[in-house]
Amino acid sequence: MPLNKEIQPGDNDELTRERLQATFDTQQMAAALWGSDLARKRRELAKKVDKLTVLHDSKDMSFMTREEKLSENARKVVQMFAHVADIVEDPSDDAEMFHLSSNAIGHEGHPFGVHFVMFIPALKAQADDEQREKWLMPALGLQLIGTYAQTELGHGTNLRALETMATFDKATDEFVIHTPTVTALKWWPGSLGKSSNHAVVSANLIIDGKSYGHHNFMVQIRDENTHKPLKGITVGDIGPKMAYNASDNGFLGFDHHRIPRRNMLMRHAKVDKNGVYTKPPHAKIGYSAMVHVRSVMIGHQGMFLGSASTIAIRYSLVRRQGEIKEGSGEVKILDYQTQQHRLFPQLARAYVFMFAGKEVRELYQKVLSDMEKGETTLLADLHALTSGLKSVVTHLCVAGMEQCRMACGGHGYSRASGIPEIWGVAVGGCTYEGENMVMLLQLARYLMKAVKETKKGKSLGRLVDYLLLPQDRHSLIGRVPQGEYGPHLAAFEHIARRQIFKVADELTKLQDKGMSKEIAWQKKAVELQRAARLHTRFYLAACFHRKVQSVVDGRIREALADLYHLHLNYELLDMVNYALEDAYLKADQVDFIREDMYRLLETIRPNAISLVDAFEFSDRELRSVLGRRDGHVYENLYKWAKESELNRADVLPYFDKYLKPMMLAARQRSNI
Ligand SMILES: CCCCCCCCCCCC(=O)SCCNC(=O)CCNC(=O)[C@H](O)C(C)(C)COP(=O)(O)OP(=O)(O)OC[C@H]1O[C@@H](n2cnc3c(N)ncnc32)[C@H](O)[C@@H]1OP(=O)(O)O
Ligand SMILES: Cc1cc2nc3c(=O)[nH]c(=O)nc-3n(C[C@H](O)[C@H](O)[C@H](O)COP(=O)(O)OP(=O)(O)OC[C@H]3O[C@@H](n4cnc5c(N)ncnc54)[C@H](O)[C@@H]3O)c2cc1C
Repeated sequence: MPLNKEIQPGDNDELTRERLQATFDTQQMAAALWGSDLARKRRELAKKVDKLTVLHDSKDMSFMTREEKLSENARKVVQMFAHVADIVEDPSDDAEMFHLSSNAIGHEGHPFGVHFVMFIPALKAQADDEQREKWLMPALGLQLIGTYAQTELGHGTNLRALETMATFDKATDEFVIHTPTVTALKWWPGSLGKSSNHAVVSANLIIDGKSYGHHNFMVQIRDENTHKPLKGITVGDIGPKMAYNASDNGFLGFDHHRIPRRNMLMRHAKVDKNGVYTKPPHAKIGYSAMVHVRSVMIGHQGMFLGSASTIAIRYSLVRRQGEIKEGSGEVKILDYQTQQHRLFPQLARAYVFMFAGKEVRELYQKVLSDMEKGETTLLADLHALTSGLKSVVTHLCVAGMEQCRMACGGHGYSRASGIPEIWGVAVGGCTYEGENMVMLLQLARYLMKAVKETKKGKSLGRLVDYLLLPQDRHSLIGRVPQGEYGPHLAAFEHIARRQIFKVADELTKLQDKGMSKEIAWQKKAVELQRAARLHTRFYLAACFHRKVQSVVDGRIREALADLYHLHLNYELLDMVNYALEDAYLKADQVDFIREDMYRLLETIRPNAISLVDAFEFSDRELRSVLGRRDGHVYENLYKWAKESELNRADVLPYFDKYLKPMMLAARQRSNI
């Protein structure tokens, strides 16, 4: 019985031979990646979608206009919900629903893109019981389509500078929502441009001339039947983007638009009919929908990188180019060490990002249930963790996906590879839900507070306990790790701790010289974001370690450990300058790390296809000719190219209109 369960009759022989080399059972590895229950559900779900032709793409999205894409995905999303009860076991399970959406719709967006990911989480966390009854139930039942309208044309990061106003009118018991300037137009919200009829809108709460900062309000923006914008509302699409073009990100303006007082989300902050304001239990509780998405993004980004790795690794086992030994025939490009070095570290990252995604979701769920009871102690930890992970993971994902694209040579540049679209969607994650640099500085703020606590002999939280440990001066990394990678993980810890204390000391020195806290922060901002990155990379390595330790099956643990050890070596080399600066690592230790990394590339090579098969991404969700499970790449690339709209006729009108007259004229001139 082959251990790789992806083998099927009619597959490309190259891939079958590769799959037979697996040292582990791919379905068991899938269970380690997703959890056994979800892995099973994912397999069953993909089979059901395969049978339901109404959920299939009517043609390749690459050949569609934006309007066609929007219409096609609206059609499929409606069909998806119509059949949801037959396809998924638990429609309230985000992971199952995401898998369904990936299979049926893809990642380019659809009319409910923000509805489930932000609108509903905002209602769950911020609407009181009566408001939940009024909006959450209809939203879950798809009676309305919602979006989350926070960012404005002039401001996205600095939420305190948002200009949209919600002025309380005591006489009518209403808020007047108004866009005072062009820069106050809401700009970017997904599915706002053409699809949504409701929005959670962030606006400055003003009572009796006093501003209480921005709060969230439920605003109906379009008529539920005609879908026309309501009076006093201007709304539209912001135009094409790098990718994600089946999403109608939009603009929105209000001209003294009136909503009832009870449309302010009042689970935490409240305004009564006399205009008396009640503060929320935590100043940032209104930011919870953002924290939700940041927590979900980590695993999703891991899946994006996993998809790109799957495409590039499968293709690298089909593609032959050049000889290693003259006369012995062309080799599979994955046999080149440079190709392995390009791809396997991305695969390892995809694995650890998915593991980290699971951990962070568990913390999010805990914080959410605490918040229900008015308990907010862990909110700061969650904010710090998600801010760092969101930034580091998106950054490494897009860098890794670009390696995957380049590793596919020319065909990687074609949209047939599927990588450009996944990359374009993933790269948006560096910006949305908080621009990466800004979020790293949020984590840095937390780390600087942690240093202060450490100096008092206390820990700010579990995630920064390691700051209390003594610093080792020298690494114990040796020539042959022999399964003992403790010193490697200790090096991550050392590098993070040293940078965090170093920048904290530098800040203190500047302030001791009389510099203000804010200016000192600016002088050290680059070093601060470095500290945040290094802390997060240590967290990720430690998360990988926890995962490997938790696996019971020996074969799975061994294959995962190879990836983990590669990750340790590769990432350490990527940030080795920090360890050389203080002579924590010596030059010969760096060589040991390199040698071990090259050894691991060879160890992983025979398992490469099975490690990507274990993601169990279906062909339908990969939408990639290069990444096809059966490996039949070339004939399908040719078939795909023939679908190009440019091939609808041998001669297109522009030839007769422009090129032919020009050439004729040139010929006539040359005959004169
Ligand atoms: C799904 C995939 C598919 C994806 C499908 C695609 C869907 C795409 C959806 C994208 C949707 C969006 O982008 S929606 C829009 C997202 N927008 C953003 O993310 C905006 C980013 N900006 C922010 O979040 C904020 O402005 C900050 C955090 C940067 C700064 O806020 P601030 O209010 O000025 O606060 P600041 O002075 O810096 O900090 C004061 C104190 O508050 C704390 N603090 C700040 N935020 C939080 C928080 N959330 N929770 C706890 N605490 C917090 C700080 O640590 C600090 O603590 P102490 O140090 O005082 O203790
Ligand atoms: C695909 C996509 C989908 C989106 N969906 C939504 C949505 O559904 N709803 C919604 O409300 N918004 C949405 N947004 C908007 C998004 O949340 C913002 O674009 C994002 O928060 C960044 O804000 P900004 O555009 O103002 O960037 P800016 O803040 O203008 O960033 C520009 C540069 O300035 C730097 N910078 C800014 N402030 C600081 C600082 N304090 N310190 C150091 N550097 C700083 C940044 O690091 C960056 O380099 C979406 C955006 C995208 C790309």
